[in-house]
Amino acid sequence: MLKSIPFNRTLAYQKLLAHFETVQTAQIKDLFQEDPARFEQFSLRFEDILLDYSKNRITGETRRLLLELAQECELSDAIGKLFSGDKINATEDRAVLHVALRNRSNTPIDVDGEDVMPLVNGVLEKARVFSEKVISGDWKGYSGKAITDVVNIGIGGSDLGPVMVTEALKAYKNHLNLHFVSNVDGTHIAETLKGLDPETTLFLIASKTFTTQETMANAHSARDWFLKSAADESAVAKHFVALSTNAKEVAKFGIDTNNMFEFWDWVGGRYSLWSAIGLSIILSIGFDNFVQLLEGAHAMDNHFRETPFEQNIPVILALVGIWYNNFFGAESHVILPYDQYLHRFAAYFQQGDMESNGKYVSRGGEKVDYQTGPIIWGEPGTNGQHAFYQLIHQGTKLIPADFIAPAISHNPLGDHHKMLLSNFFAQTEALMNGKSREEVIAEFEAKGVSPEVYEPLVAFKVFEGNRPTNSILVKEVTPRTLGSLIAAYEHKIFVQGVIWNIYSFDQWGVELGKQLASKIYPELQGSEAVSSHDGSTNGLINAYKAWR
Ligand SMILES: O=P(O)(O)OC[C@H]1O[C@@H](O)[C@@H](O)[C@@H](O)[C@@H]1O
Repeated sequence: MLKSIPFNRTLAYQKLLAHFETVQTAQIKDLFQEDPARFEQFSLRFEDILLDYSKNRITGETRRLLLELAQECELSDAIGKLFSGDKINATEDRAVLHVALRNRSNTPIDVDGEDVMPLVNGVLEKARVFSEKVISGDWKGYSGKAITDVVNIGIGGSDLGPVMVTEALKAYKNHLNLHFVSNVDGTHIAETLKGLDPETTLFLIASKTFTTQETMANAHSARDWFLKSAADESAVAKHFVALSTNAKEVAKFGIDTNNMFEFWDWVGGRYSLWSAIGLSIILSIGFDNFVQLLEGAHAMDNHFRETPFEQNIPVILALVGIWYNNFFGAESHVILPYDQYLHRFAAYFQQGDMESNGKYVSRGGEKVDYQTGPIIWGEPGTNGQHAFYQLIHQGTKLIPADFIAPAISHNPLGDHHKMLLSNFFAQTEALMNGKSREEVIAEFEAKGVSPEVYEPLVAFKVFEGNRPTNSILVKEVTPRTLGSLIAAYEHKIFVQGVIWNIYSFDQWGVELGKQLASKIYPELQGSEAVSSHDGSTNGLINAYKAWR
């Protein structure tokens, strides 16, 4: 269990509040003038990853105090508990061991006195054998044909990770066509099944609980579609596998438990891509590449565990985030990958971060009186530049940003990558430096525009600058580097949760909507008007009934 340590009652927090008064107006560009070694002072390297956090509104003193905050919130103790299988997910009485899934050094990790590593390795081996058969074509469908298409049916953590990683590593993809169905909207499964051949399609039913409404509805529809051509229930065994913790429900659905790839309650849904939930990734890029992904994550786990906080990438990312969230009042954090393959990275960490740290109750069970998790959003660059960057540059809100880019492209087409990276470098520079009144006027004058014409326009063309950014430059998006990057963000979220004194690994906030939907569902059956809800909800339901 983690101790409850009220974040804003700590001594370090009080010191940071006082320190904030002295630095809140500091200009990042001036900090570079004052310290020619600022880049070296405020950047970190880990393997093929460079984190530059020098373009932030922080000084050496800010960092020192933030590190003090981490100490006072007993971060070292929390990290020790995470890795040793302590039940730090207290409200569900569970350990949090996604790190065991990628524990490539195989050191024993005990849960309730049992080493989980043999279980982890057993499922990995089963996935290796299965995936090799499917990829090679040895695994045959009911009519003797090899599999061509794989449909992963899952939602939330049983969808977002596999989608993000298979997209991010598309350059490593084999001949299998991957499809992902998540939404209970019938359109999603219907559109996916169009054009698929039941004889050559494999369905992965991915659900930790195997009770999630959306996934079960889509899985049943997929089976109905399949049985229309297979005509024999025994064919299901060749075309449906389950990725789950719940053997009982898997059997009830009609999937042979031999076709089940197991994981365990100590794997959180949003941290499950490393588990059997990653089977779609394995099928897409092959087992060896998946192992590379695990190796990369494991290397980052070791870095997180062993590196002094001052040089610790997840810890630094977390502390800088806290600085904006709790002292500058920033409400959101934007993730901007300059890599088309990473186009679902921000969406993935919307769940990772917001489901983990979107909590207002402290570990002590009280309502907190400070801000916790930020709103996470983002789109790939350069697309975002032509959409929402206006607000980041000239809006009234402070939006800390992570810019991510690979130095080497998998598709070195003409000058595309240089153009992409020139935008990546230019944006963080522009956000920091802005453009002064004098610079705007000088530009007008250079073009021979007269003061009567330019004067009314100057204010609109000025950029205040001083907008903070982190830059994460990686050598190339490889399975190993991606594994490290994902693990770094996971641990950043963990560190923030520890310091904000909340439980990052439960998700009670998703339950209420589910409960009410299951109450409303039967009310939608008949044609009679409903009156059991508030006026708005009754009005909406009755309008729906009149229209359908
Ligand atoms: O994997 P299953 O059990 O279907 O859950 C899918 C998703 O459900 C949601 O309600 C959340 O709880 C997520 O954390 C979870 O990833």
